[in-house]
Amino acid sequence: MPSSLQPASITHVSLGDRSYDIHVTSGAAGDFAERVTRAVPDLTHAVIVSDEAVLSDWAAPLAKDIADRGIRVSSLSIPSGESSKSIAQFDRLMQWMLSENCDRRSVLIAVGGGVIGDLAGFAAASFTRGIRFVQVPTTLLAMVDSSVGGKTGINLPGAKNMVGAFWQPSLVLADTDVLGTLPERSFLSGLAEVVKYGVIDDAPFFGWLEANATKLVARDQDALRHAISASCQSKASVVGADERETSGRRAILNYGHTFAHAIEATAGYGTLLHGEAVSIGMQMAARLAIALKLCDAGLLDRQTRLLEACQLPVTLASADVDAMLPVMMKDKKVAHGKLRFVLPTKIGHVKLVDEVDESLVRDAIHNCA
Ligand SMILES: NC(=O)c1ccc[n+]([C@@H]2O[C@H](COP(=O)([O-])OP(=O)(O)OC[C@H]3O[C@@H](n4cnc5c(N)ncnc54)[C@H](O)[C@@H]3O)[C@@H](O)[C@H]2O)c1
Ligand SMILES: O=C(O)C(=O)C[C@@H](O)[C@H](O)[C@H](O)COP(=O)(O)O
Ligand SMILES: [Zn+2]
Repeated sequence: MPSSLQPASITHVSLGDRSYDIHVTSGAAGDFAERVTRAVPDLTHAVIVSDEAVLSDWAAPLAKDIADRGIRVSSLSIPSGESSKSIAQFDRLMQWMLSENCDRRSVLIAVGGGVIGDLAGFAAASFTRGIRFVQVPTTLLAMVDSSVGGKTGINLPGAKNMVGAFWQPSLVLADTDVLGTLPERSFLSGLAEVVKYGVIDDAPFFGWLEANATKLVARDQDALRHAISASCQSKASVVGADERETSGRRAILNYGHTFAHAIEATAGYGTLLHGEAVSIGMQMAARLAIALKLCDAGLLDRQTRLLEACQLPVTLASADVDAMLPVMMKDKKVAHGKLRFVLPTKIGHVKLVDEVDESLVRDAIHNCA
């Protein structure tokens, strides 16, 4: 049942002519077509690319609402799961868009989690060298992170997100009702990226999360809207300051990810969900920070308690350090052949650190096993 209609909170991502709004609502999914046509007034061809798991509940109703406005709609659903962030699915999507006679004025609408947003966003960035796109995130992770900021792309077997583009959406529509159909494990996985914002950027939000983790796990709508809005505000401000991760500011969003991406690639994509790997990766990063005397053990204690309250994993059952290290060297933050880590100094603050002894990295991984 949809919850009662709430006023939308709108966060603006300020990027000059690539600026856009993020709408965070409850009970407004029936209004998405109207919001899309307001943001993209010259819409004549909507290209809806959805996760097959959200086709009937969320993508098909949106397609109908758009078609009812006399707009041509093409729809394609993609198999669920991380393995769809692949060259094979990208190829299939490009060929299909060509067969649907998409052109430069077509607007792609990605309806799904981070997998669909990243894959379809990269298709939007690539087809005819770039068409407009709208993100309709259907997972918590996508609402708080992947739909915002314009990182799009696909995986190579040995490295996450290795092929892609920075390509900003024209609009992001996140409605908490859509999370009603999301399986528990995927929902909890999204909380890892929410905790990330507290550690890297927003100490008061971290405190709020400590006090409200139980409500979030129970999917309390008010708590969810607050967590999604606060996360999007953090991300919007970081991305507005460093859109393409050139100054180093945007790299803070990669907290825990040097470890997480290596965990995902070595365990096999999809074995651990991205948020689960990020949860463990943040634990490894915090342990590394303690070893480097950048922060005290109290930070790790608070982070561990919060992640556990969010029912996220904080240890890795079988850590293959020898397999992980070469994958970590493919991290996109590697500069001049050297790893760079995002490490916490206190709750709400992180810094970029290079020149880290390999033995300390190994210890940080082992100590989370
Ligand atoms: N671009 C970015 O900035 C960014 C940020 C964070 C993560 N990511 C990427 O996002 C991906 C993870 O995204 P995710 O956690 O959303 O996973 P996902 O897209 O795989 O979705 C998780 C699962 O939930 C299902 N699903 C999605 N929405 C549903 C709904 N409303 N109801 C029922 N089922 C639903 C999907 O079919 C899938 O099985 C990773 O590839 C990660 O690298 C990208
Ligand atoms: O938006 C960003 O910047 C991030 O780093 C957000 C991350 O949560 C996300 O997983 C991102 O896809 C990682 O990017 P990558 O550049 O390390 O592949
Ligand atoms: Zn992430």
